[in-house]
Amino acid sequence: MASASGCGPFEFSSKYYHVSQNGGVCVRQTSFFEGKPVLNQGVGYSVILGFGAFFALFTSFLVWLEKRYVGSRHTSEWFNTAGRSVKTGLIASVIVSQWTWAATILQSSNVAWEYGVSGPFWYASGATIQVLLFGIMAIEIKRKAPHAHTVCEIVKARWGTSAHVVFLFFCFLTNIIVTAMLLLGGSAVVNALTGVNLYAASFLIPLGVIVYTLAGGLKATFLASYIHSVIVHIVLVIFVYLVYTASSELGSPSVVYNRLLEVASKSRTCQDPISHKGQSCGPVGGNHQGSYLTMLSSGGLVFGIINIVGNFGTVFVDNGYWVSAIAARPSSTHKGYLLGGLVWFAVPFSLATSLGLGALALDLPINESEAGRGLVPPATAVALMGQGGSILLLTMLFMAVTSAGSSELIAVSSLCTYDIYRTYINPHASGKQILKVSRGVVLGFGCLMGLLAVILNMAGVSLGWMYLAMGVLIGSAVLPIAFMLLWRKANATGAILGTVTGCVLGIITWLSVTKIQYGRVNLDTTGRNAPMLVGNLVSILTGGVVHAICSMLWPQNYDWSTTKQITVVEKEKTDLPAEEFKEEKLIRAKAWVVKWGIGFTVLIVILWPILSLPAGEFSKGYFYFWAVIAIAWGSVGSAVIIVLPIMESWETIKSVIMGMFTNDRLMEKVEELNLKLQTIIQAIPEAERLYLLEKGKAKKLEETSEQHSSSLPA
Ligand SMILES: NC(N)=O
Repeated sequence: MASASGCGPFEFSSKYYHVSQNGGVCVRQTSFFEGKPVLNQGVGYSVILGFGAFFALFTSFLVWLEKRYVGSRHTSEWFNTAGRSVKTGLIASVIVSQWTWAATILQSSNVAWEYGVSGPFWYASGATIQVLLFGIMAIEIKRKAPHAHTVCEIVKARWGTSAHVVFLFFCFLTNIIVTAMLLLGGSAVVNALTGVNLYAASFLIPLGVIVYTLAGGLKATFLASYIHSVIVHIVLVIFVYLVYTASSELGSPSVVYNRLLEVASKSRTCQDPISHKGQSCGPVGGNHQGSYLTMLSSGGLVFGIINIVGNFGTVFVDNGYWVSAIAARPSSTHKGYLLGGLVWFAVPFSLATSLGLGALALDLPINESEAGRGLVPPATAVALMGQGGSILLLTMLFMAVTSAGSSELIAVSSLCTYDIYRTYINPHASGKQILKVSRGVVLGFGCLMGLLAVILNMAGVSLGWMYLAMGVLIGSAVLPIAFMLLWRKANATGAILGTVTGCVLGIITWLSVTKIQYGRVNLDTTGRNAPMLVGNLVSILTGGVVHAICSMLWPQNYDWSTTKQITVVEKEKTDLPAEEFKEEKLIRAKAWVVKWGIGFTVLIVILWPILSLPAGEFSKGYFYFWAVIAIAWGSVGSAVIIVLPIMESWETIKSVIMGMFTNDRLMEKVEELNLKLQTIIQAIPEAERLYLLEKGKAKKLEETSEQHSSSLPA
């Protein structure tokens, strides 16, 4: 297998090997990046600051346009709930961008590099089902707490102050963990690719996000999220097609397949210096026949279980997903979550099946520490496209980090504003005061984000470690939070006891198993699969079991009357028809999302893996089929998430464009008139009822005349 250049096992990767000067032996590079950035620091700063400034300006401009030409009033309710009327496509795109973390791009490829084809699959399926199932919670919020602003407001209304304090702690912890992971991944990649100082990157990445979130609140983050989603999906499609169709180094599933067989070959020599400990070389431990091309992978499966538990925590206990559900119009909520989940699946699955497997197929000398920091996809992007690849990956990652980061900012801001300020400090706070506090927290937490990343980087915590540990820390709160909206009998004592004991027991088991198995407890040993698996499972199961037992012994028999009484701060005008809020309609929506949410969950975490087990080590045809699914899912998902929000908002876009070309004085008059009418309508509830009645009649008349004219012969 010696290459023509005389060094390295394969011709295609000989550039990563050299002949040593002293002993004349073949030596593999000890790492891919070797501490040398691919781009210069100027590019790094331009991406961070340039994109940051651009999005801050552009998003603030879009929000201004909406205010100016669509007539949105920028109240505290608008800042924190986006008017509760966002449609399916935008909600789906928001979910996709909110759920696309640095880890989604980086860690998914890391597990592809570790376990082969099963890694991306378990990453994607193990983190999609939570979003699909959260659709059920989303519709329950509309039915049982229609005026809530945060998940903790619902906790307090149902279970009182002690539970409120406990869940506030877990929600904040979730936001801190997610934010930390965003910045750990973001700063590591910016540093590796451009040489920008790790700590400077940690502080500078959140800057632009703070500005546009401050300016426009939730709606600004939604608009920015859409643009970020579009960019992430365009880059995703480029990488997927590059690996499987266009690249001169790989370029087809058949080449990738052959290379994956070669690099894992049993006859390959993997001793120092031809390869080093922690680099990919030869058969994979725990995989069927040591192959990368199999779903029979114990490491992949263990990762999958940890992934499922941890991601239940970061969806159900992250106030950001509750805020998005609250912002959605009732008829869009469930569909938005289902569509968002299905489209998101492609991000880790298609991307890591391309860039993660690509790293193996190119035999890149990535080491364990680089992989743990999330540097597998940048390495492949650089190997395939040079500087262009690194710029594309940097852009994609920056989009992911900033849009998920802005959602975390809003999540923390609404918790501080409604659950601390309005609940315990100033219960009669006016809209203006709420708005001021919301903005203050966005600024404060935005600055803290950077500090947090610096501390974690100094402590040596990696993205991969944090990703596996998150379920141990927050998993115990998942089932109690779900029971809160789904189970009448669920009581407060059980919720508190389950959540706290689950977390404590989870941590104790995690550290004990580490000590027993490896003899010492440090960042390396605690980050291994076995202790993480046990800790994650103990945490989530204890939380649920303790809560369930307490609730069966002392049922609360709750009717959701107090959660329905949560009040808004400022009454918003709404264009939504009363039909949207009807109980029968919401119950039908719930039945729909239960059916499809559970159906897809069974399909992607049970049926799909079971059906792929008999394949053993994939044949070339089977791998072809697998790659085609990855390409198709990535392409269709991208098309949907780019086009649907535009189609749905076409009327608004049209009125903004019309407005921009209409006389400014006229617009001012119309605005003034609009304000007067709104004031009258708010003062006389009867007027609003009559207005909606007239509007309904006019709409019906319009529909009838349209039907009439379309039935006329041309
Ligand atoms: N959002 C995740 N788990 O990538």
